[in-house]
Amino acid sequence: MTKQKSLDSVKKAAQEAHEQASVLARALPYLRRYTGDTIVVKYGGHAMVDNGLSNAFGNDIALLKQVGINPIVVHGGGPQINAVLKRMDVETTFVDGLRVTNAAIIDVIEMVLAGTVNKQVATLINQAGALAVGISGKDGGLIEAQKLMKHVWDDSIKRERTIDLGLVGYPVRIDPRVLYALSGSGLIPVVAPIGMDKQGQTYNINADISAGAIAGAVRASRLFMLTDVPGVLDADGNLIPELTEEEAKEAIATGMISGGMIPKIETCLEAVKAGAQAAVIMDGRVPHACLLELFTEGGSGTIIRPNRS
Ligand SMILES: Nc1ncnc2c1ncn2[C@@H]1O[C@H](COP(=O)(O)OP(=O)(O)O)[C@@H](O)[C@H]1O
Ligand SMILES: CC(=O)N[C@@H](CCC(=O)OP(=O)(O)O)C(=O)O
Repeated sequence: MTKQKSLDSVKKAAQEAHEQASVLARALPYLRRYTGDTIVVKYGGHAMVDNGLSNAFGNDIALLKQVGINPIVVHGGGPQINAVLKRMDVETTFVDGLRVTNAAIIDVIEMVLAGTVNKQVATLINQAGALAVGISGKDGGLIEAQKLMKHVWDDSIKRERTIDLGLVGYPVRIDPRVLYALSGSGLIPVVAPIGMDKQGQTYNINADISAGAIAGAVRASRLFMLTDVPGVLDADGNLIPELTEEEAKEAIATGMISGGMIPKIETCLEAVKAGAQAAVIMDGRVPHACLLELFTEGGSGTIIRPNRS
């Protein structure tokens, strides 16, 4: 390594340490509010690959554990599955954001999510000095799933049609004991969104839906959805800092909220109904988004609560 190169890397490390220290200094007054709480963080496949911020993500999760909060990470991996299927020359299709999953590709999906991606995310956190353990929804009976039948509106016949998505499931029961066992032993659970039914059939489950069900079951104080927009935006593109259930439903009805944001918000509302205190949709492209949300007065993103406090 040349002298200049090593000086640059020292400067970079100093800059990173300075950033972390300044985030921490701002955080201190808020720490007590969340000590001992559980926070579920959904880390999407796009957030992992798009912005090169994965080290910051690992550092943030490790830091939360170090200050006495119990993070549970649920990750996606849609783009990573796409890349592997492409290399295998296998076409893949989606209906309303859900991947049609036939028996021929479920093994590949499980290998990518519960194998490669799960271990990558756990490694990011481990490299930041914490101890993460990668599991899938099959481990410890965490996610019991059932086959999902998708109902979509068909304009040509002017009525709803049921589409069979193959081995796509949804969580019918969460058994959080494995999460408590890990968290209680100082470890950080990292969950791949794969579930199983009572007969042992494996299902591919959308990561947002898995994170929402887990957040509700463990009565998380926050569910963080890291995505690629600053939060929920109004018709002029301004961030809406807070949404209640009623306001969210109205915004969906008027079309202000559309596309992938609809299932995300529906998942947040279900998590809040099931027992999570609040859900926050935030920008995973922003460094330290989770820390900013927890440890600053203004927070980041859009917070979704059952009622305005
Ligand atoms: N009102 C809105 N505010 C913000 N994003 C919205 C809104 N309505 C629709 N969207 C869309 O929702 C997308 C986020 O959903 P999605 O693409 O499924 O996220 P992810 O891949 O992170 O799960 C945004 O990129 C945006 O295109
Ligand atoms: C049923 C279904 O669509 N499952 C998703 C699971 C991964 C996921 O949700 O990943 P992201 O969060 O990165 O989109 C899939 O196969 O892509």
